[in-house]
Amino acid sequence: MIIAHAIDTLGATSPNPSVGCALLDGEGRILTVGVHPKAGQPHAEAMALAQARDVGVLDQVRTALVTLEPCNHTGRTPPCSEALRNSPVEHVWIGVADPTLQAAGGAARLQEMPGGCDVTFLEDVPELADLHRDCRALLAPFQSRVMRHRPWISVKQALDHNGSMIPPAGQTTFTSESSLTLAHRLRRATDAIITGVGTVLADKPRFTVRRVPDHANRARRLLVVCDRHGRLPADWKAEMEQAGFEVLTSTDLLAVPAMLADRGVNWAMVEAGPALLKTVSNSGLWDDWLTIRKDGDTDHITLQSRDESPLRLLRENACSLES
Ligand SMILES: NC(=O)C1=CN([C@@H]2O[C@H](COP(=O)(O)OP(=O)(O)OC[C@H]3O[C@@H](n4cnc5c(N)ncnc54)[C@H](OP(=O)(O)O)[C@@H]3O)[C@@H](O)[C@H]2O)C=CC1
Ligand SMILES: Nc1c(N[C@@H]2O[C@H](COP(=O)(O)O)[C@@H](O)[C@H]2O)[nH]c(=O)[nH]c1=O
Repeated sequence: MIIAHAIDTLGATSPNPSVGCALLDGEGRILTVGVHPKAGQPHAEAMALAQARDVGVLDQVRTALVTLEPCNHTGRTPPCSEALRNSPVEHVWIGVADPTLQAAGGAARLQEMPGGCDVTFLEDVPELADLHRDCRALLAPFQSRVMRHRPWISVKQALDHNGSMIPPAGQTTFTSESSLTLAHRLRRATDAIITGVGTVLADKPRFTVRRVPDHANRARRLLVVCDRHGRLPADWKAEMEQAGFEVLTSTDLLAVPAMLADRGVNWAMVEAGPALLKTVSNSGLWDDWLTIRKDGDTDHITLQSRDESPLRLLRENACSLES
């Protein structure tokens, strides 16, 4: 449940991570779940504590489960380690240690006496291995940007029954309704789309989130078009900007990840044709790769992943706003 809530915020929180916090009573019952909705707004722990206060259950809270180590610094909001220390929480379960120097140290601060809490990292609890894996997958986009200075990069590739990526004449897509919904869920969760000028010229794609509701509070979405010879049509670019995209062009795909990291992009997806995908594949410039192969009326979906994959989380958890 904590993961399902936090997944909904992927695509809205960058440059911050998506984080969830559940507060439980002494019997292990969930009282409230908070998420960090957007950079500059309260963190998940503060949201969960505020909810508990609002509904009058704060005095019953004993345990906090957080997907990421509570922050220990005053950034745009006060330290969450202090907020938890100043609450009735006695035990804090932590999904993943904070990978940033500036925010780390929350676990140590929580344990500090007097008035400290017990702290357990999920990696030390074999029975919670699945939850630990989900917390790592949830953090993977942020972790990628801060540790490698490049976003997590997901490729989505649709193939017809002959293995061709080219849609029938007059169409831009050919996969099933449920595969298209997954594709739009991925668009919703990512901060940027990388495409090739060949796709733009052939399809005039919209690249919008339509099959699931987009974030109401989304920052400007980035669209990078790989185009080495200035073939991007100016009228299409203007239409995309009108639709809320910031459109950038690049003559060097290999320079795109660092450029996106500079702009605070945690997670980018590639929606491009066979020419660009060949370079993406040859250069190893991807972290997970979703292949949707049409076979009659059904699609076979495979996911290749280098590490704990946030795309796996999206496949396994429908957006809670989906009808
Ligand atoms: N089934 C699916 O999942 C998808 C299918 N498609 C289909 O693919 C077709 C288009 O494919 P394609 O023509 O291959 O188009 P691409 O989207 O792969 O774009 C190709 C262009 O990308 C640019 N490019 C390639 N490598 C680099 C690089 N290293 N750095 C910078 N730019 C680079 C080149 O631009 P330049 O010419 O300037 O050198 C090239 O012409 C369409 O029919 C479309 O419908 C598209 C997306 C997804
Ligand atoms: N053909 C194909 C895809 N292709 C991608 O979707 C783009 C069209 O997006 P839009 O204009 O927003 O509907 C197209 O240009 C290409 O990038 N995607 C899929 O999920 N399944 C498919 O079968």
